[in-house]
Amino acid sequence: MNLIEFLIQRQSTPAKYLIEPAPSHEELKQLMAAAESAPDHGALKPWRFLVISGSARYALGELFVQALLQRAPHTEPDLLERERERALRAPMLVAAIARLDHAHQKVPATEQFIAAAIATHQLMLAANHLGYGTIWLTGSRVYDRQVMSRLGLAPEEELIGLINIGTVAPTAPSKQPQRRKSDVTYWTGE
Ligand SMILES: Cc1cc2nc3c(=O)[nH]c(=O)nc-3n(C[C@H](O)[C@H](O)[C@H](O)COP(=O)(O)O)c2cc1C
Repeated sequence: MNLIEFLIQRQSTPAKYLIEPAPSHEELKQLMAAAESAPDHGALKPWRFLVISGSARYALGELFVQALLQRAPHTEPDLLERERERALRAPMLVAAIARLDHAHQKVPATEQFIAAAIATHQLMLAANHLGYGTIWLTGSRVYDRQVMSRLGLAPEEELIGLINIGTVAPTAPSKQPQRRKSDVTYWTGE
């Protein structure tokens, strides 16, 4: 498959269809190298990644539960269990973190944010190329400052996604999603 076909056929895999094995240490290094070549105004590298796998996911699930209880103290037990389970579906979660310099003289924070998002997607594409399934997930737990703090993020850092990665289960649906066309027109200068 050539690169254009690979990009056109790219699709996310729902986290419940991501199973062991996750990328190896060597493969992770390749994913990080792929992220590093993202276009990056000012070469600020305004991103970093935090890998959560194995038993650390149980601690993450507990963190999700505690954060949800802070946000909504009367949450029903079944919803709390569902929240915990979000950390356990895929064998590996890569927390994508934007490190924004809001006072930068030349590069606006928005551009830094965009660079971080591109780097994250390059990591995902590299994982897909190695044969792994991925999905970018967020939700209120990702935007929760308590979760960010417990994951070790500094105040100027933002969690922009939890990239779920794993081997695609044989039961995963393989149907190509219907895509909406990009809106492209030509400006003629008139
Ligand atoms: C920044 C960002 C955040 C996302 N957050 C979620 C999410 O929390 N839940 C979800 O179901 N999909 C989320 N998505 C969408 C999925 O990652 C995925 O793109 C979507 O299910 C469509 O599948 P596709 O990538 O195969 O087109 C997010 C995508 C992006 C780029």
